[in-house]
Amino acid sequence: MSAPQIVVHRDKELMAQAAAARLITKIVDAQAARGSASVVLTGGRNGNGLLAALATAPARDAVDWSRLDLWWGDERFLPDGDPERNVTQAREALLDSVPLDPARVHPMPPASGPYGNDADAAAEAYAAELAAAARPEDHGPVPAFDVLLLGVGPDTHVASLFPELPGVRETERTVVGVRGAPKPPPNRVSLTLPAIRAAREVWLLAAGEDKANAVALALSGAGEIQAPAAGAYGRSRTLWLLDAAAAARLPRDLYPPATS
Ligand SMILES: O=C1O[C@H](COP(=O)(O)O)[C@@H](O)[C@H](O)[C@H]1O
Repeated sequence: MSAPQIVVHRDKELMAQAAAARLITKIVDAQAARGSASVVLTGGRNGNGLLAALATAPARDAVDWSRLDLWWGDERFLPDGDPERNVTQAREALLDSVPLDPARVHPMPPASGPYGNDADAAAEAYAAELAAAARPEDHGPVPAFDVLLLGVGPDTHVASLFPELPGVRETERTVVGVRGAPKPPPNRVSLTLPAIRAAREVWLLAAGEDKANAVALALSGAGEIQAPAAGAYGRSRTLWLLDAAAAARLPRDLYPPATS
């Protein structure tokens, strides 16, 4: 478990640009060290904001896009191509404009696919895909992702792990089907906290005043069942990337001044 580090930027645009620059460096370093890189994407405003910033970042061509594995932390369990699916939004923001290897892009199954409307079966299939990609040196049932991105909901949810729902209590499975999510759509598929914690680095993104209570709660010692974001950390680094509005209710001694 790595203790959270907090970086506060002036506003959400700067936060997205800085996170995109940081992600480019991380991917380039991982590709240099291990030949390829793996990133877990998140949906939501801040996840898509980061991807859009990456699409226009001057250094984006430093990445070898053909040697990048992309996974998802969660998905809204909707038909393929639905505009509300996280993968649809990621394709629009970035993925359609970079030369990825399609075999290395791993979206979660859609509700129109082989599992029909069965989110549990879709979750099981995604867990099997992750297990097949894990190497012995990963020491577990999912790859040791280089970076796992998470948006933070105003209720402290991360991926599709919502406070008090069964998904956040899962300790064995790596992927679960979610029913009755308080944020639409109710049916979802999500990595669990044990799968999230397999990542080398976990980056949590939050911008806007509607996130201020959630950020303060998660970083003030709340339990992960009540505040799932509190249970999201990486093996070697846990980074909270915030804008000033989202950091507004954090104790001032937790982070240095927002100068950039
Ligand atoms: O529905 C979802 O919401 C969360 C948070 O989204 P935001 O717009 O409040 O930042 C997101 O992280 C998750 O991937 C998505 O499915």
